[in-house]
Amino acid sequence: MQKSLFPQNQLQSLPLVDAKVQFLENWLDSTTADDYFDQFHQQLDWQEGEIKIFGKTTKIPRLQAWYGDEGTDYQYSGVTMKPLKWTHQLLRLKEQCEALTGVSYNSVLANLYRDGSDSMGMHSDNEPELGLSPTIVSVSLGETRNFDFKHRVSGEKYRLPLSHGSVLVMSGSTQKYWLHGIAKTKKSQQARINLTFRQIRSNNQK
Ligand SMILES: O=C(O)CCC(=O)C(=O)O
Ligand SMILES: [Fe+2]
Repeated sequence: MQKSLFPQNQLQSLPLVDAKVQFLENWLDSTTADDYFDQFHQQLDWQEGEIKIFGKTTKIPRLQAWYGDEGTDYQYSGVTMKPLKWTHQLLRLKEQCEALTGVSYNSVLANLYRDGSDSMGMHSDNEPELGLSPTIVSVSLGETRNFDFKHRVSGEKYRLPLSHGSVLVMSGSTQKYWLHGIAKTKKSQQARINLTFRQIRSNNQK
């Protein structure tokens, strides 16, 4: 049989200028993805986070949990998140991400979108503790939601549906030139979990 030009077991590059974005749709088989979804849904310490905008505190439209090595505190829209200790399954998934990308991670931000009315506004993961060109691995579980990119200068847009068991890797200058986010939708009623593995630099590495 002829070998496919686009093998479905390898990361594929997306056609975004000024960026390095790679994607693999069925990275986790459906049983593994189902198990991860159930475990994370039940076991992670989901919190209704708050952000401060112009001194005013508002609830964010999703639940979040932050896990990582000691010292990987994360500043996010005026709020400092202290990492919880890795669970067994989060560590296993982290190792799978490290094997896939050849990069190591010391923390993960978990997001739970309870239904289509939960969302994440357009942003870049450009906090100083991530360094200048971070590699961020994003694993999606549960309901498919659209991931939107928007170029900061040209305004160019790109939309990618992130399905159960898929993985997206952003690296190079992606965070410098592109915003990304998850819009609200009336189409999704089911929950989605997203895990973004990151490498946080401690103060003495900055
Ligand atoms: O839910 C997603 O796919 C996006 C998550 C994200 O952008 C973030 O955690 O910074
Ligand atoms: Fe992000």
